[in-house]
Amino acid sequence: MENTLPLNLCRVKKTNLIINRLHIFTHGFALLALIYYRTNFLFQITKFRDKNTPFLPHVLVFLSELILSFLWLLSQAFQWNPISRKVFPERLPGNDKLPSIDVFICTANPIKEPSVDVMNTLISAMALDYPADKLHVKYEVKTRCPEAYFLADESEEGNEKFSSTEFIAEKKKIEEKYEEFKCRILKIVENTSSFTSRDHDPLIQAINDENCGVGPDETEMPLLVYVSREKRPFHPHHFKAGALNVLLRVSGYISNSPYILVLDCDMYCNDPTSARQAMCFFLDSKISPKLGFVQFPQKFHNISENDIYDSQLRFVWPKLEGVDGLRGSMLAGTGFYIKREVLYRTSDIQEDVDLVQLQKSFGPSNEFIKSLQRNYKPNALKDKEVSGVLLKEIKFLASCSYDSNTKWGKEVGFRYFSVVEDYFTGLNLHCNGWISVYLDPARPCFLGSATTNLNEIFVQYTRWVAGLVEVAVSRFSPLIYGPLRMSILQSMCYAKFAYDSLIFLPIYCLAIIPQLCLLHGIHLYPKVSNPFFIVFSFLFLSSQLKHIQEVISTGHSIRTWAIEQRIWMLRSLTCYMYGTLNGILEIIGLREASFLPTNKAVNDEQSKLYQMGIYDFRASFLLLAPLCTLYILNLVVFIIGVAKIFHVQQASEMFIQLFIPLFGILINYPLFEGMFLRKVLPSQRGRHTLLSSALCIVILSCGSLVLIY
Ligand SMILES: O=c1ccn([C@@H]2O[C@H](COP(=O)(O)OP(=O)(O)O[C@H]3O[C@H](CO)[C@@H](O)[C@H](O)[C@H]3O)[C@@H](O)[C@H]2O)c(=O)[nH]1
Ligand SMILES: [Mn+2]
Repeated sequence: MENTLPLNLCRVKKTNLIINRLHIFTHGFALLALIYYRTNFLFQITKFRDKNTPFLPHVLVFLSELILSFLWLLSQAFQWNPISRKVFPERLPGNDKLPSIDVFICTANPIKEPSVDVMNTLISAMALDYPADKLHVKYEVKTRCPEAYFLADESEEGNEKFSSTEFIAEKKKIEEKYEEFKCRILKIVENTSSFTSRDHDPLIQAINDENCGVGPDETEMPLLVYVSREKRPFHPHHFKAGALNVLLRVSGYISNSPYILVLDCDMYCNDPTSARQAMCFFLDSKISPKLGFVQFPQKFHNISENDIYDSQLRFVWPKLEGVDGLRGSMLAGTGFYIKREVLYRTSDIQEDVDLVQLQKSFGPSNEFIKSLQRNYKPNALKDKEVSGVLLKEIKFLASCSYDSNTKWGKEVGFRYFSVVEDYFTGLNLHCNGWISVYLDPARPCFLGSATTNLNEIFVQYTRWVAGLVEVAVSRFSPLIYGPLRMSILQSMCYAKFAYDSLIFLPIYCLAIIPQLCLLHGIHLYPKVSNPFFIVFSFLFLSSQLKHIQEVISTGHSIRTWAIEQRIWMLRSLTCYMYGTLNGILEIIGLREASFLPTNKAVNDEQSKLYQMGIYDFRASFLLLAPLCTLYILNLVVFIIGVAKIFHVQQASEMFIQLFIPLFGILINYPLFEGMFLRKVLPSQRGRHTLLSSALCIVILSCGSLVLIY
């Protein structure tokens, strides 16, 4: 009898759906009321030429509210149809029926990305349980990344096998070998000075060819090929997308598996069954053949209990799950299985197309073009040996000029247009009609290392924002390019990421304008007895409660809410602003796009502080200046404001304007501690606090001039 049990299930999260839609309608209605109130008010002051009410602050605050409303509206697309998925890998057909998979791991910089860690990622990928007979692993150990495995206590899994003396002895033996292996790698890295050189020939090496294709005790090992592409100083290498495209070509020629797993070098496989889980979608005949990729969330192994910098990016992953309820998750750069043909657009190629045409798209290698044919059987490495001819072809495919004047990076492979190649490639794939799936199993399939210090977070986030801004203002703007090619809701999701950086405008505005007005006795919000006061209070409460609901429903506590609010403000004031600036400079050609990899080398002192939940403000002044300046400004204004109110009794008119600085001060309390109270980590503190106070005085005096209008 044919097996009719489903390979996967998709469930609508009903409670979330009801809560989300209720929120959309009530909050949306309140926003309309706010817009009515503001337009009406502005209309009144223009009509009656009210000289006592300044125009500018009202307009600025209104514009801020409009931007916030616009972004809120975009983000509701993620909330529209929340779903979750489940897979049943045990129902997959036998191993002989499973398609093969190529695994790509990128690494760029051996100082920031220590080779030992890359090896860990690599070993964990080679130990994937796919198909089981490819790698025989005793004891069903789940954690197959050596570093994580030796750190963790497998006996915690409650399995007697793990406490047997035989197992422990074996584990110890392997651990010793692993330590030896680590030392050897460190030595090699030390002795190789030209590792990061930007000027070198391609280098290809099949690590386990005929001599070492079989491991000790006759275990067959997956084929492992090391590819270092050619790099030249004045030749654009297109960062990670460029690296992935070289791997696509080389693997197409050598093994040509129909599926590909992409991993960052800092992300190891935590569950060896991920490939089987992904196959539950690809091999499901009920799912459209347009299924292009299966994305797993990025989870991290180095997140502390409090996660004071929101390094886990909790708010991102529910978004990917949300858009999965529309037509599929976005691409997140790592931890995804993708069909090879998706990246080639081969289905668009006509049967009778001639070779010259194909070369224009795919580059000059005829051997590679042969691999595009459906029935192509790669004969390279059939006898697991790298012959001279073969090597020559691979080097050609890995040369730096191979993809010039072809469609690589534009319509073929990972796209080059933006440094957020994952987001941009995903956008293109969805616009080409592919769909995708998001799977978030209880045991994370992949674990990466998160950035856990302020400077790193700043650099990383600013890079993302710059990349997104480039897309936002280009012809690929999801609001224009999207709706013609995919659904409106899906376009809104992509647009939310692209335009999110706009948030820095309203945040700056709301951290300065109401405060200055408070000092000058100008009231910008309805007083407590005005019915519209309820509208403003409702909007604030509704957005905070929704945030709290999301935090709690993803298994976190109220403290996570406070931290996320804090870090969100911090990112808005710095990363979003600098990122937007960088993006714009790149577009007008005053700055070159760059992809500075994050630093994965562990700094013991910093990571200890993070684990203890202590903010480390030893970051660049560029990052701290906006935060400190605005904190001091809000603090000063709040104190003066309270004193003034008792004096002139304006409490009712000024309630909201007092509340805004108060909220900012409380949420960002650690900044206060860092500037004024803390005894440890004082480096540079005095200088930064002083400079920020000076900046604050400048804002206060210039602001007063502006307010006259
Ligand atoms: O010129 C480069 C720069 C980076 N990388 C590799 O790209 C990966 C990601 O780099 P990382 O420094 O870890 O950046 P993150 O900001 O942490 O990466 C996130 O953001 C990237 C850009 O959006 C995505 O590609 C990643 O998958 C996603 O994890 C690493 O394996 C790097 O070795 C390259 O291959 N070439
Ligand atoms: Mn990373």
